[in-house]
Amino acid sequence: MDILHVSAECYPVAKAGGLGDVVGALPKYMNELGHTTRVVMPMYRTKFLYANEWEVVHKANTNMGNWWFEFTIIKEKTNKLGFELYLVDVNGLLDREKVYGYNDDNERFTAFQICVLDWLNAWAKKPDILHVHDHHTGLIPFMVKNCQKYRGLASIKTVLTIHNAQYQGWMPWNRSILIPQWDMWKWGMLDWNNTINPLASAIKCADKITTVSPSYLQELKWMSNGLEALFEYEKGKCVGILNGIDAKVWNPETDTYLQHHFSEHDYEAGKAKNKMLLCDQFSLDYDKPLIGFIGRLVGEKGADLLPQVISDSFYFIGRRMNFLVLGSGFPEVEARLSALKPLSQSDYNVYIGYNEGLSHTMYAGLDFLLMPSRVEPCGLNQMYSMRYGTVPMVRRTGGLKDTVIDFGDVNGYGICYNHASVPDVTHAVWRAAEVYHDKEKMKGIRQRMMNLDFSWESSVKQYIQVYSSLVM
Ligand SMILES: Nc1ncnc2c1ncn2[C@@H]1O[C@H](COP(=O)(O)OP(=O)(O)O[C@H]2O[C@H](CO)[C@@H](O)[C@H](O)[C@H]2O)[C@@H](O)[C@H]1O
Repeated sequence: MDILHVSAECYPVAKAGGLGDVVGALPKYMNELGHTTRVVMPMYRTKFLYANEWEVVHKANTNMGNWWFEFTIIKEKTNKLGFELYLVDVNGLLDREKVYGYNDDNERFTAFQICVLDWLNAWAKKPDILHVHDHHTGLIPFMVKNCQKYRGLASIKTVLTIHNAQYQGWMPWNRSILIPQWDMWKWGMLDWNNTINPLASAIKCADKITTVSPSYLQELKWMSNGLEALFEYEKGKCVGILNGIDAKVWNPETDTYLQHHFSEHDYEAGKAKNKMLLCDQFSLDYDKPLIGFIGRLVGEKGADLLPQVISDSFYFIGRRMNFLVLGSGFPEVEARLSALKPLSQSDYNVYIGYNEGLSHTMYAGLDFLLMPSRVEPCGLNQMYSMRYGTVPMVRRTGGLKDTVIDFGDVNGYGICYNHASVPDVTHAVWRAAEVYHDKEKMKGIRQRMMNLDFSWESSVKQYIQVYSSLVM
């Protein structure tokens, strides 16, 4: 089968979160099964762009509303990522340093989608499947079915994967002129609550929808930022497929970001050395359990709970553990976490920002990884941490519920709690501090976790089944 993934992110080209990890891995594993999988994404000004060689494969003019512009499609010459990678260059609009966070993001991603479809119009061989990811590419299923200039693409089947339904790409109706001429009576396929809603539109128009875990699919029917009724209505074409992790990138034996490697057979010394590195760099106490958080500092991840959880843990449990936080997000949460720093007694530190290398060292060197998420469509961090022998402390929600079993249950290996609340998370911290000193128990937990299989192989087969149900 011939599949084209259209995405705003793809690791290692550009990554802001888990979407990048998934789009960087899934196509590679699909190709290993004999399919032809390509990725197209915007051309941002990233390190990867400057470090690799590119060839121009298409150049044309197009328009978005009454703005005419030139775009170029470039292809990475060597297919070094395990798939053909194409970037869309629109001068001044897409070629920025960050993936998101600009006032004109709606225009940027609409232009990106128009360029992709214009380019496909010109291709001799069309893909069997257009696989779009999240709201940034959510107008594509509508456009291939309803825009006059894309009539030739209407028979291509579309699949939407929802990594995060919180963000939907809302646009006021006066922006409808940005979409190439379309059949006006189909306006209902763009609309949700009197705005253009690209995610809702993709849910209505895509031939199949996948969510990144089975539990998240169920949760969306009662908690999806306003789309609950739509998920209930469209449930017949939805499937929950748990993400895998790229076991070639996330392998503690070969991880290029790690100074000290280890395996599931021999992890104690390796993990200890990585912990020592973190303790030296962040002035922490090696003898205490090291509990970390890695991620976007936003409400979905429960990051706003961290300052109070850390203070309460020290107050009620005692200064028996270290905390290390890596992340960026809401300025208020960043400020509160930074304000705790001067109160540290060599047991707390925070790194505000994005740092891929540090995240790998943390997965390897932490004893526990805290994930008090309010919403977690799948969550990759808990799977990375388990592969690296770090015990996940997760709220039972979405993909966290599907991947972590509490160590108190049969064959369990994590610490689980029901509520994203300060008392529940603080109680989990207490359990971590207690179990840490039970060396035999910790050993059993680590061995069980590190031998779990979260590789992409089985998930990829489920995606192929979804495609096959559409094209065969
Ligand atoms: N400051 C920082 N420095 C370095 N690395 C950082 C970082 N902040 C985050 N990361 C990294 O970004 C990734 C985040 O993965 P998540 O699964 O938590 O993603 P996210 O919520 O963005 O994605 C959404 O999509 C993914 C993929 O489908 C779902 O798993 C998830 O539940 C859903 O919310 C991990 O690789 C993590 O290490």
